[in-house]
Amino acid sequence: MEAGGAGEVDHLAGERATAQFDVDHMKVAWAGSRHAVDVADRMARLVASDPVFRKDNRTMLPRKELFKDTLRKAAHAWKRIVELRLTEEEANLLRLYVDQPGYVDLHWGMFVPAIKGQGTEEQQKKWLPLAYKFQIIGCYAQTELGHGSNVQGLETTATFDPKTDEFVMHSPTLTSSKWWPGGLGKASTHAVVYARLITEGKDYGIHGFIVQLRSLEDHSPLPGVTLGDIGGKFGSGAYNSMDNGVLRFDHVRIPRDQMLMRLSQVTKEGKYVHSNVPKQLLYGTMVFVRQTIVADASKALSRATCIAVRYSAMRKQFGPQTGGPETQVLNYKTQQSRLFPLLASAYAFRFVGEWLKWLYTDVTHKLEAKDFSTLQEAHACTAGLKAVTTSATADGIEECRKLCGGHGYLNSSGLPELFATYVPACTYEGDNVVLLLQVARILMKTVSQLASGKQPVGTMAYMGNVQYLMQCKCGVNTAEDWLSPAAIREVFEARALRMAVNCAQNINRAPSQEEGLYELSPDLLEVAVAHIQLIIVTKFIEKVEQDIPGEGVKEQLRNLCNVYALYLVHKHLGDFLSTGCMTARQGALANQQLGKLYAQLRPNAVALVDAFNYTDHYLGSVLGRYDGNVYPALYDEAWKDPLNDSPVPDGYREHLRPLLKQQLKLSRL
Ligand SMILES: CCCCCCC/C=C/C(=O)SCCNC(=O)CCNC(=O)[C@H](O)C(C)(C)COP(=O)(O)OP(=O)(O)OC[C@H]1O[C@@H](n2cnc3c(N)ncnc32)[C@H](O)[C@@H]1OP(=O)(O)O
Ligand SMILES: Cc1cc2nc3c(=O)[nH]c(=O)nc-3n(C[C@H](O)[C@H](O)[C@H](O)COP(=O)(O)OP(=O)(O)OC[C@H]3O[C@@H](n4cnc5c(N)ncnc54)[C@H](O)[C@@H]3O)c2cc1C
Repeated sequence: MEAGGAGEVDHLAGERATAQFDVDHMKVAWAGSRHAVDVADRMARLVASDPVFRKDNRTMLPRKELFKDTLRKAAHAWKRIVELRLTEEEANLLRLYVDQPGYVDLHWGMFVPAIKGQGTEEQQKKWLPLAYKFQIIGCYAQTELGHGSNVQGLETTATFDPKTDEFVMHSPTLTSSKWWPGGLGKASTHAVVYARLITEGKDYGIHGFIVQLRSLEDHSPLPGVTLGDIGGKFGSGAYNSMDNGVLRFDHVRIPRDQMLMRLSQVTKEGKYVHSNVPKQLLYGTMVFVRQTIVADASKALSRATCIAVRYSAMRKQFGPQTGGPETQVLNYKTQQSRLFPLLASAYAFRFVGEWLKWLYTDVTHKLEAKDFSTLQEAHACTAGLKAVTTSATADGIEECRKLCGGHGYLNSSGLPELFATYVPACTYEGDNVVLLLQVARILMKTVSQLASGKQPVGTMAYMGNVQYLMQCKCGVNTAEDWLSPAAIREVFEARALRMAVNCAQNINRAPSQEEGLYELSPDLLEVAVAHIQLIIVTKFIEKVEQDIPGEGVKEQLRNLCNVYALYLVHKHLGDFLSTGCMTARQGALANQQLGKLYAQLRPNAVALVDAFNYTDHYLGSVLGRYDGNVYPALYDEAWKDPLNDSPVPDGYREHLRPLLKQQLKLSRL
């Protein structure tokens, strides 16, 4: 699992010896607490030592076998959770380290939260114990073949029949088929289905309903229910372990009390009653999941960077012209300038994810007290952070693959599967462009309210400082000046605000607001990204300002925070220059400082990825092995491929031999 056992050689020991900080304390800073490190460590080892959770052969399994393997792992994980009486925290971690997408993700991640968030107390009392004990398996059936992003455009109907006190669930068109829900295809017995509620002849729009889909006796689809898997997906292994499904209803009846009635109700007589709460609470499950997706982004990017850093430290290419040993590729400045910003981003996303979790909990408490004032903030932050962190992570994993050269393209590097599993995060739970446009619309609304003196709050509070931020000049004179958190924060605030104000002015020049929003949507995306990057940078700075124990830990985090911020300055220099937030010279100084930061990061790189505390099992990469002993592992791994089962391949007799014999005849002519 990790080096250190008798007889093991740590090929990266030299790298670990150069670290200028206490790795053990960095593990605590990364995980959030000593307790979090310990419990994660225990669960990771539990999974790694259990042969049922083996995953090294996963990319070679045909889909049916892969799916069966997923069912087996999920059942075994549940058995272990019950046998060992694991707490909720331990159980969640155990599932994380099993690391195979499957129905349980949607059962715990969306079905249960949907009932908790949108079900009445009575409904929760009825359904949650069944779900908690896996007496039913649930999924989240919202998206349809014809509509995903546009939730209000869904077509499935739930028509109330007062004669029988039932809803009739129906899929009126092909495009109304539910399409994509994870766990729906083969595993789920139940779903929370989103459908148009029709009562007394009126369409009241989208509402959630608990619908049983399969028999609890033999798992066959119930009468009137058509179910199946939607087919193979991108990459080998990867998300193919998930049974994303299709569902059609042919006038399926469910009792009235299976409508999720916390936000609105239908009476026995068929009267529609809406509680005095914002209708957007219907989207609450998505807000919850988007928040968890931000936390997952740091996990995925840290895995990829761990693999790329360790491999880059052991991989050597070329050497000094004077001769001598070849150079570790991690010493190439180009490798550092591509890899270290990703490492810094993994840390940045970890801390912003931690903050977002706090925000979500805070908003939830307020909502329970009927205070809806922070709903917009929760929507903007979860949607925007989900979009920015998942896009950066997906791109980052692919960059890590390239950073590992040819070997990164092998399945045994773990990177192709990690990418293929991760990349749909840019689409599910809200397409990233659609979500960024939501953020931008809120920013435009905020700008338009500035003139009336309304003070923005929360993460938009900086916009209230409009007089100053619209005209302030960056005070950086030397490269070192860029190490000032105040200087960094100010340029990010000025950039975000100026881009938002410019865009709002351009929209106002359009014939109508709607036309302006439509024509300027590419600019709006950039406005939203600038605002969200400001949040990430700010939360990283705030983290570094906290009391952080452990020798050198705070210094390393400060370094990573500066790398993250100055890398963004470098990448988006056009924004900063065109809005007059800094001069070209200041931009060049930022890049100069970035180079110095990379040099400071270099001796700490391997230790910084060790601090993620990942087992070799979880990493699933021969390139990212803790001991750095890559070549024998790569060599051994190749022989495990089924193609190497026999020296002469299947198909030789039919397709190779005749060809070769024919060539022989031709050459004799
Ligand atoms: C742990 C689990 C593992 C992960 C596995 C992943 C499995 C994947 C699951 C899924 O993908 S489930 C399906 C997810 N689907 C989506 O995310 C759909 C995305 N679309 C939407 O969210 C909405 O349709 C929309 C794009 C936000 C548009 O909504 P709508 O048409 O209703 O309204 P607008 O006119 O744009 O907005 C009206 C009003 O509402 C505010 N608002 C919108 N969303 C929210 C929200 N979530 N919370 C709070 N408020 C919201 C919006 O800002 C507008 O406000 P005002 O301007 O009126 O003030
Ligand atoms: C792996 C995976 C798992 C999923 N799991 C579930 C699940 O469990 N349950 C569930 O209900 N759904 C699930 N989904 C569906 C998912 O939520 C949707 O695919 C997602 O919300 C995107 O919607 P769409 O497919 O309709 O994309 P579309 O909206 O059709 O997007 C197509 C293109 O149009 C663009 N576009 C769309 N609208 C606009 C606009 N207003 N302005 C500018 N550009 C726009 C998008 O940016 C994109 O480029 C899953 C999807 C995937 C890939």
